[in-house]
Amino acid sequence: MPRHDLIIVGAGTGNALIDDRFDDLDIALVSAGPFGGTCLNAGCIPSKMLAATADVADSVRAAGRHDVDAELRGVRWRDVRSRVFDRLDAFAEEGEKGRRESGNTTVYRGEARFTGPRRLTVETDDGPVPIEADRFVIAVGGRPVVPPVVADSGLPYETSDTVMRLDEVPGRLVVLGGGYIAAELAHVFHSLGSRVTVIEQADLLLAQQQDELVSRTFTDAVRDQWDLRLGRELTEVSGEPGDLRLTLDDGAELTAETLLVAVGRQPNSDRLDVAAAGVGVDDDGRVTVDGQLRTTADGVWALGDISTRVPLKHVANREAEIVAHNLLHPDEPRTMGYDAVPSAVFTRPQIAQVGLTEQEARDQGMDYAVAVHRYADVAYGWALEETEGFCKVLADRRTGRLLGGHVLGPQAATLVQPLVIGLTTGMTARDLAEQPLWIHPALTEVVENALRGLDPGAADQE
Ligand SMILES: Cc1cc2nc3c(=O)[nH]c(=O)nc-3n(C[C@H](O)[C@H](O)[C@H](O)COP(=O)(O)OP(=O)(O)OC[C@H]3O[C@@H](n4cnc5c(N)ncnc54)[C@H](O)[C@@H]3O)c2cc1C
Ligand SMILES: NC(=O)c1ccc[n+]([C@@H]2O[C@H](COP(=O)([O-])OP(=O)(O)OC[C@H]3O[C@@H](n4cnc5c(N)ncnc54)[C@H](O)[C@@H]3O)[C@@H](O)[C@H]2O)c1
Repeated sequence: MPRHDLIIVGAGTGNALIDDRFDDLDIALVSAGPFGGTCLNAGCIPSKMLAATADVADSVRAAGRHDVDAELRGVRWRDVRSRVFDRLDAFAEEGEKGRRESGNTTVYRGEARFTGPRRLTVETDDGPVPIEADRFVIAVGGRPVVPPVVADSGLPYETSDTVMRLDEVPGRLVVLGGGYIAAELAHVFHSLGSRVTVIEQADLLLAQQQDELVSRTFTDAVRDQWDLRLGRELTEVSGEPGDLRLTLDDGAELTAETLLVAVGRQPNSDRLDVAAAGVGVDDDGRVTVDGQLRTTADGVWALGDISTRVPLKHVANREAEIVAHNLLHPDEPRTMGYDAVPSAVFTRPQIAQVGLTEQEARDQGMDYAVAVHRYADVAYGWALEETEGFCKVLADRRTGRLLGGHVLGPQAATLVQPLVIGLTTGMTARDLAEQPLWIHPALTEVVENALRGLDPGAADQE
C-alpha cells in the first residue's frame, strides 16, 4: 500500500495548503471533483461573475434614473456561460496539471473513504487504491441539502452545483430557500430574464444570517421583482420535467420550468466515513476540531466547510494557513479566531456584514448604541441616485468598541472592510471615525457618518 508523509483529502482549499515549505514531504492530494472545489467550480466565483453580468443588465434598465436613454436588447446567456466557465474550467484543469507536475505530490482522483485510522481507499477510475500516511488533512467540504419532498418526487431539480451551467435561462424559476444562495441566484436569473418565485420558511429573506433591518429592507426591495412566498413550506412536487407543479402548505399551487433547491448545505463527513478513522463529528455532521484545527484523531486536521462554523471561502483560506503552520511548527501552534468574520451577499441591493446583528446584541443583554446612516445622505449617494442603502453600526456603550457593522447598497462588500479592520483591531467606533481621513466625496462617507452618529455613551463620558 502506498505510504505518504501527508494526505490531504479535498482539492478545494486543501490544494491551497501546499506551498514550497512542504517541498521535502511526500504528499498525496485526493479529490473526487475538479480542482478548486466548490468556490471555483460551482460557488463563489461563477456566482459572482454571473452577478456582475446581472448588475450590468440592471444598470442598463435603470439608466433612465441618470437621464441616459438606454435599452436592454437581450442577454446572450450561452455566451455569458462560456465566458464564465471556459475560464474557470481551464483554471481548474491547470491547477490539477500543475499539482501533478510538482515533484513531491501524487494526485489521486476519486471518492475517498477511510477504512481505519490514517488509512483510506480512493475509488479511482482504475479501481480502489488504498493509501496511508502519518498525517492527514480533511478538507472535503459539503454538498447541497435536498429535502425529501423534492428528492422523493422523482422529478428533476437543480442545485447551485448545476443551475449555473444550464443551457437556457429558465422562463419560470422557483427557488426553494431564501438564504445566501437563493438570494444571489434569484438575483442573477431574474436580471437575466427569468420570472422568479422564492419559497422561504421564515417570514423574511436572509433572516437567519442578517441584521433585522437588513433582512427587512432587502425583502422589501425585492418584493416587487420576485414573487415571494414567505413563511411557507413546500408540501408536494408533481407534474413533469419542464412543467413542475409545486404545492405549498397554504394550498397554493405554483408552476415552474425549473426548481432550484437552496435550503442549506451539509458536510461530506458521511461520504468520507470519518468515523472509521476515529474522527468525531458534531450533531450536524461537521468534523469536530479544536482551536488549532486538530480533529479528535491523532495526526488528523480538518479545515473549511467540513468542519467550520462559518462556511465561507475566506474562512477556509485562513484555516488553511493555520493548518499549514501547525503542520510545520507543531511546537508553536497557532489558533484560529472567528471574532470578526465578514460576509457579503452579492445581490441587488448588495449586503455586507461583520460582527453582531442588533438582535444578537439584544439577546446577549448588551448595553449597546446603534446608528444608521443612509446613502441618500452622503454626496456620492446623491451621485448614484441611491434611495434605499444604509450603513448600520453597533458599539458597546461601556467600552466604545465596535460590535457590528451592516451595509446594504452599492459596493457594500467593499464598504464594510473598514468596519472589519475596526472590529478586528478592537478600535473604538470614535477612533475609527476620527483617526483616519475619509476620502470626500467617496461612498465610504456613509460608513464614517454612521460611526460618527453613534451616541458616545458612558465610554466617552469618563
Ligand atoms: C453557490 C455558492 C456561492 C458561494 N459564494 C461564496 C462567496 O461569495 N463567498 C464565500 O466566502 N463563500 C461562498 N461560498 C462558500 C464557499 O464556496 C465554501 O465555503 C468553500 O468553497 C469551502 O471550501 P472547502 O475547501 O472547505 O470545500 P470545497 O471547495 O467544497 O472542496 C471540497 C473538495 O473535496 C472533494 N471531496 C468531497 N468529498 C470527497 C471524498 N469523499 N473524497 C475525495 N474528495 C472529496 C470535492 O471534490 C472538493 O474538491 C459559496 C458557496 C456556494 C455553493
Ligand atoms: N456570498 C456568500 O458569501 C455566499 C453565497 C452563497 C453561499 N454561501 C455559503 O453557503 C452556505 C449555504 O447557503 P444556502 O443559501 O444554501 O443556505 P442558508 O443557510 O444561507 O439559507 C438556507 C435558507 O433556506 C431556508 N430553508 C431551509 N429549509 C427550507 C425549506 N424546507 N423550505 C423553505 N425554506 C427553507 C432557511 O430558512 C434559510 O433561509 C451559506 O451559509 C454560506 O456560508 C455564501
